Amino acid sequence: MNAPVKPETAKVPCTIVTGFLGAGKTTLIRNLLATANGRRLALIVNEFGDVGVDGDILKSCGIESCPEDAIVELANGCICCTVADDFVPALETLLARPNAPEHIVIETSGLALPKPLVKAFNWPAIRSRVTVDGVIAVVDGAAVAAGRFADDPEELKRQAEGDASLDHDNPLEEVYEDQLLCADLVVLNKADLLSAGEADGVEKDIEKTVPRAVKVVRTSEGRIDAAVLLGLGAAAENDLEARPSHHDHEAEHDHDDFDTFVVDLPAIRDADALVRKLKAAAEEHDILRIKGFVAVDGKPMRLLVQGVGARFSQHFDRAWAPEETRSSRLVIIGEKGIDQAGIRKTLEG
Ligand SMILES: Nc1nc2c(ncn2[C@@H]2O[C@H](COP(=O)(O)OP(=O)(O)OP(=O)(O)O)[C@@H](O)[C@H]2O)c(=O)[nH]1
Repeated sequence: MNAPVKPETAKVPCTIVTGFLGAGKTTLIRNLLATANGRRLALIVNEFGDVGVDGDILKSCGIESCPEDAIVELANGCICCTVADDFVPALETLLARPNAPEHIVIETSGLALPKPLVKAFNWPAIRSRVTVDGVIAVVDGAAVAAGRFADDPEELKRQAEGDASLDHDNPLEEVYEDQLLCADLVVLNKADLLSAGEADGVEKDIEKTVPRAVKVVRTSEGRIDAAVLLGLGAAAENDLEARPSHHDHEAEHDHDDFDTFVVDLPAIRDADALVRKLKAAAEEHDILRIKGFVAVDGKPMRLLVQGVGARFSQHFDRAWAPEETRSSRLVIIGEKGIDQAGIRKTLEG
């Protein structure tokens, strides 16, 4: 008689949350934490620049089943390019925690390509211990409806006329499409900013981009229950061929199409005046994303300021800790060549 087969130790499921800059990934994850029903979660949060805003927002959630020390921030580069140095060690650290997580959620930077990250799950060091439960792509419905990711018709026309020097793709569109093409579930977010007809149009756009059948769920403020988001059972690392990418034929890719920089400001007197200035700068310089914490004179709380394109929101998220320096720090992301000096001048003036 054969000896009974020892059951393989169950792999820890990991959910990758992708989506372009400002689509609503952090908002969705906050909701997910709130509806996880005590399931022990851990988070890996990656940001493109070297200033972590999202990790800080999530740490301030104070959810018991996802304590602060189960949140790892990878803020020194894009997760898809720093797999060996950052991602695999971060995953190993989380798996080694005394109270090992039951599920790991990974928020990628808005500029990250998810496919290299899914591929990383085949690395020998982690392959037997973790699996990609699913890739969730969060879509900024308002940005898609406004044609943010559409090809520039003028440029397409010039390409068609055979000017080889213009033979490149629209970088925004490439990143957006790569994220959709890798998804097991698409969350069409910011439905509050769309009419029903516009939302239908965005959904058609998504279906056109993704050749295989992928479920699209509409929502606002990322309000989707953890029970829907977790447990997709996709094992995406075994299914890479079904997830085409614009970068499939490149040995390496880079993020040279985008610039990220930080603007430091002193404490401000008037938050509304600052937001007016930010809005003006975002419109004038076609800024893709602004986010950061701001110190306001006389206020014990820090102000979280967020801008996606020219749409801004702000709220006081928590009190400044006694050991923190009360200062204002904003991360700004735009396409390559964005006028950093001009933006600084507008904001500092
Ligand atoms: N109107 C509206 N705003 C939203 C919605 N979801 C998120 N936002 C806002 O959009 C901004 C960006 O949301 P985040 O959750 O930080 O987006 P993100 O994808 O994590 O951003 P990055 O990590 O910088 O790429 C914030 O100001 C949110 O409050 C929504 O459904 N409707």
